[in-house]
Amino acid sequence: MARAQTASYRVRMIELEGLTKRYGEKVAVNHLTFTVRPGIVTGFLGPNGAGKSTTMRMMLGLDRPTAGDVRIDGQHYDHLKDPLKYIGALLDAKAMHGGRSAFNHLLCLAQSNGIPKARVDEVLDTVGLTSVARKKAKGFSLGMGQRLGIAGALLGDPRILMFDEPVNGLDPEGIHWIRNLMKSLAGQGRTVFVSSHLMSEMALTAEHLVVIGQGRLLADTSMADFIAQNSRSYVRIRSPQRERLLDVLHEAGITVVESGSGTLEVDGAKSEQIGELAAQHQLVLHELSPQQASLEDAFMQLTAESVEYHAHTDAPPQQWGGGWNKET
Ligand SMILES: Nc1ncnc2c1ncn2[C@@H]1O[C@H](COP(=O)(O)OP(=O)(O)OP(=O)(O)O)[C@@H](O)[C@H]1O
Repeated sequence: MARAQTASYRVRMIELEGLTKRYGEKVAVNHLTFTVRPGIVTGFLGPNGAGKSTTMRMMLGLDRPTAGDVRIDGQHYDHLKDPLKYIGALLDAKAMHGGRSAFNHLLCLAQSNGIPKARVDEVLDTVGLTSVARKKAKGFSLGMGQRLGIAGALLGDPRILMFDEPVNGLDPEGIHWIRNLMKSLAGQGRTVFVSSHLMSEMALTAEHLVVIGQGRLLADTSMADFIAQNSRSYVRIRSPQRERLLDVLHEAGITVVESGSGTLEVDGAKSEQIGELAAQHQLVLHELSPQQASLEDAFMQLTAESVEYHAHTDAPPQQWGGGWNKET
């Protein structure tokens, strides 16, 4: 009984325990422990070379961990019968047999995983490739290849989905489509784990974030907490009665930073409080705006120390292209 309860509790989860991968001297993934939960989209972020793809490959049994463990639905990937029914993944959309048609590519996958043929037409329809189903995949654009990869991930109607850079090569309509697809898959109670370099896109899609740098776990937290903890939020104020407003704020014990062009910035007080104080003292405000940092700001702040490749941002334009460095 206890065993059955434990197993059902772990259904639809991806659990990493001390997951480590070394390539010679290089530690690509360093003792990662976290759990990806169902019902939400979890974003997987990290600078270039952080170890995201290596981690995802180990989740799918494509790379063997040097140490540690990863379990899908409480089991090792290798022990899953018909794995596409448990976990569907888009890793490298180009890694398919380009000589086959989209339909035949999916049919081969279906047949080797005990999935009915009718499902192939269903997923082709879902990803919008029905009209090119008989065309060879090698003639596909990057975006069409991504859609075919996503069709493969959906084929087994799995409870867990994993996408490595799914919006790569997609146009704005395609990006919008994949965003809604991921959200609706999570809304159905599935586990959705997705990596992306597009922070603005991730901010719109993911509710929870796992962030790694140089193979190590840097954050495992909700999107809102991640931004709040790794960035500054403040209220920006402009007033034609600036000096009087400064006095009022100081009297109320509110710390104010005077920024350029007459603007004031307040940390640690809400715009409502400032607005009410101004009203009580009949002060005119021309601006009262809460400033919330973006996911990109928070990500840059958190990962600044663990970025492996970076450009000289102060290099003049004529030196661009020669400014790439690898930190030692
Ligand atoms: N087969 C391999 N042999 C040696 N080193 C490898 C191998 N695969 C990955 N690495 C190294 O492991 C580190 C992590 O690589 P990985 O591709 O997992 O990072 P990533 O976060 O997916 O990067 P990106 O965002 O650039 O795709 C890198 O330093 C990479 O050079």
